[in-house]
Amino acid sequence: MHALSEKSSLRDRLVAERRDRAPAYRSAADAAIRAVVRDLLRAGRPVGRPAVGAARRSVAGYVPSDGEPGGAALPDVLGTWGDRVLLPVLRSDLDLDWAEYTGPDCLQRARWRLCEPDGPRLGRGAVSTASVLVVPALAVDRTGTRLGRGGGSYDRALSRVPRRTLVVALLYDGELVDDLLPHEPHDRRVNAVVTPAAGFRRIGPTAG
Ligand SMILES: Nc1nc2c(c(=O)[nH]1)N(C=O)[C@@H](CNc1ccc(C(=O)N[C@@H](CCC(=O)O)C(=O)O)cc1)CN2
Ligand SMILES: Nc1ncnc2c1ncn2[C@@H]1O[C@H](COP(=O)(O)OP(=O)(O)OP(=O)(O)O)[C@@H](O)[C@H]1O
Repeated sequence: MHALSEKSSLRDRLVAERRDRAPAYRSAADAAIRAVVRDLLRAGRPVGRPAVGAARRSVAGYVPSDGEPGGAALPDVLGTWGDRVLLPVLRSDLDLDWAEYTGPDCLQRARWRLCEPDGPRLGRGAVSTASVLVVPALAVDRTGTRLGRGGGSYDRALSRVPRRTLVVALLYDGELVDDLLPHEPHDRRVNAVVTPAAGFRRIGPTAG
């Protein structure tokens, strides 16, 4: 099958599977994921020092919606570390701008049931100052290929961060898949995942 239609049928299946997960699984899994993320940031490694050129430690995250792993409290957990949490603001061309998370009150409803911060837009390049990126994904394979919502938003955002930056996708159990996902030249890999059962795992060529 062509990569594009293969991706879209996989996407449909994975979204449906998320929808079918029991509320009790979701809330326990979200709490487990947040605990792993909190410990990862607190330990400081492999997150390391502020990104080169960054005056402050900043982490880029997202606001889970539509049954995405992590739950609504994820930005607050990211805020327990460092000085600045960046959240994506979807542009009309589906590229990502970024704005700072300053607390639950800064979030407003946006397109496609997204929640976005209402503060000043910092520009597409702001993500390059982040020491760690916590990214959404529908699935990831063992090479780090990520399947997202289909806008190519994170492919573009990830092309602006140094390759050594920790890029960690949050997944439910079963979404770190054995079969290789379709990979196109523009697809940018993640180098770690968090799942409720296995916790933090490095993947791809930097694993070990
Ligand atoms: N929580 C969260 N925030 C995020 C993302 C994400 O995956 N999750 N993104 C990751 O890139 C960006 C937003 N991209 C998105 C792309 C598509 C849809 C979406 O719901 N699409 C509809 C179909 C839209 C249409 O009618 O064309 C759908 O999937 O049903 C949502 C977000 C930035 N913010
Ligand atoms: N660097 C880029 N510049 C412009 N368009 C891009 C770029 N990267 C990907 N795209 C476009 O985005 C579309 C969707 O890409 P893809 O299916 O890989 O999205 P995704 O990674 O699943 O979604 P997302 O990152 O938004 O969660 C493709 O049509 C692709 O051409």
